[in-house]
Amino acid sequence: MFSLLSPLLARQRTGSERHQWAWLFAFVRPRARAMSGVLALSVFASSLVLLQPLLVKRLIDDGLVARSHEVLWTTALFMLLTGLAATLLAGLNRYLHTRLSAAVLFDLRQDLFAHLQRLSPAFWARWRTGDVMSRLDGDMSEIQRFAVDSLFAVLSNLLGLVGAVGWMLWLSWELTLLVAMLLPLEWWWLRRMRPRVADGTRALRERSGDVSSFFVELLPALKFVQASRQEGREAQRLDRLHAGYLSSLLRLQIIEFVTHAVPGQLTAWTRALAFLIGGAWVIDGQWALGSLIAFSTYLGMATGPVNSLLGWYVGLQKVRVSLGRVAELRDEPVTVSDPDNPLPLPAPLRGELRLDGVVFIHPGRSEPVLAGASLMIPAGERVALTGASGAGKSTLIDLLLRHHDPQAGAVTLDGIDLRHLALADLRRAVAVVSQDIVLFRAPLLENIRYACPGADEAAVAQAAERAGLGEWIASLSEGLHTPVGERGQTLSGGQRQRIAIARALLQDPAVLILDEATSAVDEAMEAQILVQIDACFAGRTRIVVSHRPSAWVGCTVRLNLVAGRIEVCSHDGVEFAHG
Ligand SMILES: Nc1ncnc2c1ncn2[C@@H]1O[C@H](COP(=O)(O)OP(=O)(O)OP(=O)(O)O)[C@@H](O)[C@H]1O
Repeated sequence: MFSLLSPLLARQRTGSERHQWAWLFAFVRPRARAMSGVLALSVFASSLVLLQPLLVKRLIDDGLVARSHEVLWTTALFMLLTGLAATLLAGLNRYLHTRLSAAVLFDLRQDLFAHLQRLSPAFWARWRTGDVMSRLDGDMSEIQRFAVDSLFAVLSNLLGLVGAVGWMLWLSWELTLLVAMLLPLEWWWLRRMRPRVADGTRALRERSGDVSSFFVELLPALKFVQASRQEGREAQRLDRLHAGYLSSLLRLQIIEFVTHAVPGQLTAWTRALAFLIGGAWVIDGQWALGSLIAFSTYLGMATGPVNSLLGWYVGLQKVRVSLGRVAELRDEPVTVSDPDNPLPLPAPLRGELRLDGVVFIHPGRSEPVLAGASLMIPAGERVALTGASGAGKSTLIDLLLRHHDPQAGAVTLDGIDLRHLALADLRRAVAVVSQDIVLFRAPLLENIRYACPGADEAAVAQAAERAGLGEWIASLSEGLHTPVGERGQTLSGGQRQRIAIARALLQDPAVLILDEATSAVDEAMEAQILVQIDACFAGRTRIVVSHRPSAWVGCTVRLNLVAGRIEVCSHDGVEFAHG
């Protein structure tokens, strides 16, 4: 079935397009059998529909004109039964087709999502989330419609066309050739219009990405917009985006209308011509009336598939645009991945961290954030990490979790270069509690055990108790099963912080990083949380990133990031080494 279409598609391909089509057909090919089954069903249903005009011809010529009651009754009964069977088969076909079509869409989307899940924060810093969503949704649906729906449409239209043209030729080959003469003209017109359809589609998809990006950025920030009294300005911004979208939409509608109007008109002329000539033959007694009626019905049945096939030829241009947009995401390189043969973590893991001459420059920047930084954090120590805003503290944490790899130098855990460890092992061994705590719309229980889904309820309750959440959870009528609102908006800053600590407790890491984790709470609460953390994570390596000197109390040293290097100071500020 696919080999039928490949010559046509091959002509559309350039080098990178070949990969895009290959990617798409890799999802369709495993379902070839199921698709063939659905297709066979639809062919059978179509052949029942194709019988109808012949039955009408028999009814008129052999029943009415020949005055035969028997032919009249048997033909009418046969028409009724075939009509009923065609309807039932069409229903079944629709159900199976929808199931198949959805399965292909979900597989395509899972594949792209799997790639997105492996991309580094540098990708998300460059791309607008709304734009990515528009590609995951709109473009993916366009591709899926092509991959399954239009593939079926093309094949069943081709079969319908062959059947209808076959009967037309049988009824009158002269008239059939005459009405087919206008087809090359339609083809030539559509070829001319295809690039315009592609441009219009690309512009519309980009404007759709603008609208999605607007909502993705603004909805979580509505509280800030209200406090800044900028609701009017944002409404105007949405108006402008809508106007841009509408103008692209109308432009595409006009292009598509003009593209299809010309073939539509030519088709109407064809029918008129058939009636004119065929009608003259009937008047002159050269042709039976039933034959003219059957011919015109088959002509109607043939023009539908012809228009669909020509429409598909134009639609191909749209799917090329969407495939290209999705390929831009798929072509984003995965900069951090598992090594081929990961080393196992030493057991027991001590949690000694080292940076040896680490150089790191963010993509697109000329200045390095880390310019040959070195440090050694002995296992089990609590150290403070400081530095002016923008000095590179978050970047350093991202390197410890391998969200990025250094361009030079190495980061090691217990003497093993992080690049030699499996990502999952490393990220189980190192936990970060940051200021921005990610909470999902799910019960507390699920939120706490997000990184350890296998933990049972008793273990979660114990971690929550140790993180200081016990009393609060006991006061909730649903306890651990209490739902947390979107992004945890129903919780206080302190409660969110403690949920993050409970998560880290369940994870039981060798290294715990507190990234401004207590900056949202007052100093008294901060001291309380740090005491709790020390009690819970005693003996683990702890890195406290904080501007507040109160958070450095109890740290053996303070590591200060300055100009891409690390100064080692005692926590009262006395510098005693450079890294
Ligand atoms: N994805 C990125 N692409 C380009 N530059 C980046 C990116 N992320 C951070 N930077 C730049 O790297 C430098 C260090 O940023 P980083 O967030 O690590 O600093 P920080 O010390 O954590 O700052 P703060 O204390 O204000 O959070 C800054 O100049 C920042 O602009």
